[in-house]
Amino acid sequence: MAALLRQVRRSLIIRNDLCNTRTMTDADTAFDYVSSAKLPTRFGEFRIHGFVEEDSGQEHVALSYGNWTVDDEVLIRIHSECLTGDALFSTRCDCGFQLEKALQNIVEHGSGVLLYLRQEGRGIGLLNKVRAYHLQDNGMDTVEANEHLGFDADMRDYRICRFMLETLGVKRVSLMTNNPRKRQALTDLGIDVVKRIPIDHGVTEHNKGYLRTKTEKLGHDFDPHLLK
Ligand SMILES: Nc1nc2c(ncn2[C@@H]2O[C@H](COP(=O)(O)OP(=O)(O)OP(=O)(O)O)[C@@H](O)[C@H]2O)c(=O)[nH]1
Repeated sequence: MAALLRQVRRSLIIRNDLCNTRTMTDADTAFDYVSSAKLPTRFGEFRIHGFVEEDSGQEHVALSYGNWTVDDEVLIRIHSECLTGDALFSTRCDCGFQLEKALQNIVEHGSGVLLYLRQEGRGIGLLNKVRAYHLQDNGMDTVEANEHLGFDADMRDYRICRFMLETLGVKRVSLMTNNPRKRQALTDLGIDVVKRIPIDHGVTEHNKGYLRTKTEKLGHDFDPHLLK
């Protein structure tokens, strides 16, 4: 029933906007580009682009700012959804701070793209993240909590990034991240990551432990002086 509803919802979306659709199929997943629109923000006026994974119905968005040609190196951020940090002002993590900083950087630079991937909680989902937070309140770190719940430390899948970037005419990127796995994932997808730009922004007393664990167990590049 849920699958049928997803199918109906998707066909309605596509029918509303036929002229803008574009599809790509990789080995086991098909992606669609649905539509785009203006998105004025506190930082400047972006365009928002909607994408969907056909099988799961999972929706993602990209924000683009300014212009480039296909050979240009484009400033990008790939940001995984964090409802608590991005929308609810949580200081348990650095996500909301990084999101703001990335949008500011793009506007200051004059052009760029933010891919906002709906992979809440490093792919475990919102309520499992709340379960993981509960375990962390009782002494586990972010990796131990995921594993205690039966998940890998990081369950994210970046395959849709290639389709999103191709759709937006981006082949060469400078990537704002502290996470070497993101850089590797993009390289494995055939995207030319010309350079990495650190985004170690938003350290608070509440998230230092979380960031230390990411550095020690997940391999993040973070200036150790900021975490003292
Ligand atoms: N499972 C879990 N997920 C968390 C926790 N805190 C934050 N997250 C999620 O971690 C993800 C962070 O995403 P990003 O900021 O894009 O990625 P990152 O791996 O930190 O890499 P960079 O920020 O690019 O350096 C989001 O999906 C958050 O919801 C936590 O304690 N447990």
